[in-house]
Amino acid sequence: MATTKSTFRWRTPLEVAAISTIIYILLGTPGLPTWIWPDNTPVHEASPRAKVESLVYPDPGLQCPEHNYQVHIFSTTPLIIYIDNFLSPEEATHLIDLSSPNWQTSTVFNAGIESTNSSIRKSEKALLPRTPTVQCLETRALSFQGWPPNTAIERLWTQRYNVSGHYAHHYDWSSDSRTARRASTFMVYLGAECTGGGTEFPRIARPVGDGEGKWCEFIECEGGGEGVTFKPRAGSAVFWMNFDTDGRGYKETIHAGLPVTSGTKIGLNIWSWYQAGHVPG
Ligand SMILES: O=C(O)CCC(=O)C(=O)O
Ligand SMILES: [Fe+2]
Repeated sequence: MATTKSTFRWRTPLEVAAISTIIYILLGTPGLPTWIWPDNTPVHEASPRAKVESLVYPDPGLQCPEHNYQVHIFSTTPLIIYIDNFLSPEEATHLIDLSSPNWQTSTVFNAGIESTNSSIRKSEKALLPRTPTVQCLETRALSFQGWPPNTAIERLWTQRYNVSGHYAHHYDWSSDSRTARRASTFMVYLGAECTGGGTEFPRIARPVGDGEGKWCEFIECEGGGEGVTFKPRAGSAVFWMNFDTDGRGYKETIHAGLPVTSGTKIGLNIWSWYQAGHVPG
């Protein structure tokens, strides 16, 4: 009787483990936090695939109206800059109008899984369509940074906080990968008809000496809160670099959106994403 030789054979446990590991890595390590930090501080993360899809680069031929803002360097290491009049009132109104049909509950990522958790982040967010004004803001943000190479902008989101809305301490790093990371943040205030709602950096020292009084227009000088709290002022922005030149995340950039105690605060996130080898255009 003829027999057919079966090519099937059981794999050794070592082979099974190796194959499973490869499949797991190819699937993007589901179930594992994308990035684990030694001190377990929440990191504003998103799945790498979603991240790459959300990257944009403004049309270099775009004609944008001239706009002047005032730059105030708060710190050089890490670089933190307060930008007065980063947006005009008309631009802020346009962004708020664009947001109004799109507000949705803000989410956080934990172990790669997106969920709502109002004890960490209580607000609503809206993805902005890329109107010419929005693209001009993308352009302004890249131009402010000197058009860094291998750097694109993440699609812009606005964020609305009503009373008790807040965002607990976190890093914006998103990843500490040498090849892909959220290089910088602009926290822009579009609407600030509120009390509370400052952006607090508990590990940044308050100015001393001559600078002490000069900053009170932009930071809270009253009260004994931790570190430095930038005041929400409509049209202004706080800009900071999230990583040093070696690609190490600055621990000093941990920050929170403090609870709004009355009124409404509307913010805008502009994040610049470094992607090694990415040639924008
Ligand atoms: O609203 C704020 O002041 C901070 C918001 C923030 O940190 C964020 O959206 O990542
Ligand atoms: Fe943040």
